[in-house]
Amino acid sequence: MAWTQPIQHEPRQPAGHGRLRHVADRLPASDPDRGAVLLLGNFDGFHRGHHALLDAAERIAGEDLPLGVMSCEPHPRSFFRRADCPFRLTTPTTKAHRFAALGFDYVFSPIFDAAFASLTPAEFAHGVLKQGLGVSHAVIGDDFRFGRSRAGDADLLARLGRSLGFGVTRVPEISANARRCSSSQVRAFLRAGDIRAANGLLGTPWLVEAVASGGQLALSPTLCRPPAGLYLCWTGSAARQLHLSADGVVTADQGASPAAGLLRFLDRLA
Ligand SMILES: Cc1cc2nc3c(=O)[nH]c(=O)nc-3n(C[C@H](O)[C@H](O)[C@H](O)COP(=O)(O)O)c2cc1C
Ligand SMILES: Nc1ncnc2c1ncn2[C@@H]1O[C@H](COP(=O)(O)OP(=O)(O)OP(=O)(O)O)[C@@H](O)[C@H]1O
Repeated sequence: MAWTQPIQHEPRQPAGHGRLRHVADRLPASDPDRGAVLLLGNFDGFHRGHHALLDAAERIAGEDLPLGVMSCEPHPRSFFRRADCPFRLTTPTTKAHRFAALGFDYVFSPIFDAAFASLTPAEFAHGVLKQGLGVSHAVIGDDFRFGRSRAGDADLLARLGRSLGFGVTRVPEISANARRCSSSQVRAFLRAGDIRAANGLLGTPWLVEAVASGGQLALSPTLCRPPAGLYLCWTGSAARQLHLSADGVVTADQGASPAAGLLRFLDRLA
């Protein structure tokens, strides 16, 4: 598959509906979003592998069941301090933007803290998925791990689902050019300045938040950072050539700098 092949994915709801509910903890007993089909994982960026889970979930949900996606905050990688440089593909704002555009009804965004990380697989399945959210179905990749010390795997979730009364669908690995699609791979392409390859995995140009910082415009500080250089970016109204410095400052090649807000990285020019 070519990196640049676009994703043929129609959002489930008409464009513009796009309202996304944020669920931090649990859904009340008679809430209409109980009974949802829920995608489990972190979903930083929403790449081709994640799209395969969404496709499966949409087939299960049909027209009737709500669709949810889990995405912890902070990202578990921050909690475990596994990253030594900014790594995120999405800020909470761009993540919500993307989930809404994809047609999710809610994002389940628990605070990933010591208490949450220490839940056993059974506690997570019973207390969070069954009692807290009342899911009818969970959709995961084959390599999904969950619970304290990553003790739970896809087989265990399927067994827990059978005993608790919810379905579990496992999606086989999606790869591109013989490599597993992953958020880590998208980060590696971005850090190498290969915007096209990153966008090919994402299926859409990388959407970033640019913020005002010390009188300048800069990439949001938690975001993964491409190398200093000249980039072609979509500012919402036009494609512009923008310089990115090593510390994330964005300046226009010509004319005024774009306003703070959302930018899409289209290509690296130099
Ligand atoms: C309830 C729950 C508890 C978890 N506890 C841990 C944990 O103790 N240690 C861990 O490494 N991952 C844990 N995870 C998995 C993380 O959410 C995360 O997916 C995983 O650490 C992936 O990290 P990576 O992006 O660095 O590969 C847990 C997940 C869930 C849903
Ligand atoms: N290439 C893939 N094929 C099938 N399932 C996938 C793929 N990538 C991720 N998944 C599944 O999508 C869900 C979300 O995964 P996760 O957020 O850990 O993404 P990731 O790309 O593996 O991230 P990271 O590289 O940061 O570990 C999990 O259930 C995971 O198993």
